[in-house]
Amino acid sequence: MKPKIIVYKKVDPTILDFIKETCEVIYFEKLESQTYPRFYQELKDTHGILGSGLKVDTKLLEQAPQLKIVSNISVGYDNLDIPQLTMRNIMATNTPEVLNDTVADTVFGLLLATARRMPELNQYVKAGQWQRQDGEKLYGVDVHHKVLGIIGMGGIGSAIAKRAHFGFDMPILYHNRSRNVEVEQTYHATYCSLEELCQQSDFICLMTPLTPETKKLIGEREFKLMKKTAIFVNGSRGATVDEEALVKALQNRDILAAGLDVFAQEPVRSDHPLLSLDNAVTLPHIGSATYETRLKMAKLAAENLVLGLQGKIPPTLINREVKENHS
Ligand SMILES: NC(=O)C1=CN([C@@H]2O[C@H](COP(=O)(O)OP(=O)(O)OC[C@H]3O[C@@H](n4cnc5c(N)ncnc54)[C@H](O)[C@@H]3O)[C@@H](O)[C@H]2O)C=CC1
Ligand SMILES: O=C(O)C(=O)CO
Repeated sequence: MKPKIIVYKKVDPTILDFIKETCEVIYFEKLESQTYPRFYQELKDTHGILGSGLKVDTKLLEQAPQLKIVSNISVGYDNLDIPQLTMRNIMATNTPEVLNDTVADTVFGLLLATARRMPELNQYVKAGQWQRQDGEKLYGVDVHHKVLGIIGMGGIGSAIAKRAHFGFDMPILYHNRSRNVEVEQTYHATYCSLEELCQQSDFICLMTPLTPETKKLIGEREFKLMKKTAIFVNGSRGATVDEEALVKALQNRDILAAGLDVFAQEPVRSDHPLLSLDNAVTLPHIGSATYETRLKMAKLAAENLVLGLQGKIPPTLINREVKENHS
């Protein structure tokens, strides 16, 4: 009998066909209030789930006694309770690497858009305000040759460093859990403490995963350490930043501006104070959101799921402690 799996996010039909070769598939294009009751009903005898963003915690796992694999279509897995999954011998997988360049492009785009005030000036032109040469009123700040500080020098952080070094002649500082010799050699990045990075960088990109250690990693103290001219860009998870402190720092002009792809609560509330600030550029968590990359992520997630259910080791298994005897 084929194992039963739930896909709870819209994926390309080719991905569904691939999974259907070896699994019985229950498909929800998205989970919402009308679909949750059936989702929980189906979960009871489901062996695998594939999607992104769903909180997989004890409460959910208690409803899924047959579960063998949770395949996330994302690299970040802060939505998964890994210790609980491991304790229950359930594999967890994610989609690293295939999105590095796309997310780095988004982060770099955000950095440029913020420094050169592109969203604001786009509105200015479209509103018919470009009547004469407004000179200094339209000025931004240079990105090239400025010091870039990267917090979290993993797959995406390294792809950002590559763009900064080869494309923009930027000296790079980085802070990470451990030294990354490759980026030091290839992109001339210099390792430093978080404090030094905040004090010395013109642009600061946050690219760590969200973990208990990185929750509110950047708060009042760090914003106060930054230069008044600093631009802060968050491409990781909203909760890695103390948003209240960020609002204050932007309002008090302790830093110049911020570019944000992520928020502590998503979708962000329309009355969130960050949205009313002219020195914050905001995006709706689109770091990896291109057709090509989302397809690659879904393919990798599907391979993880299928191989895991065949008793093999999924290529990007997170909790390697879980034994692969799930055939
Ligand atoms: N905005 C978006 O659409 C996207 C956001 N992300 C976020 O970016 C995160 C990073 O992704 P990758 O680069 O692929 O992960 P990665 O695992 O390759 O790199 C993360 C780096 O952060 C470092 N790190 C972890 N804890 C740290 C700490 N306390 N202090 C300093 N450094 C620390 C690690 O040592 C590692 O080098 C994901 O976990 C996810 O939350 C990822 C993809 C898209
Ligand atoms: O992969 C992730 O972690 C995302 O945030 C979306 O690509």
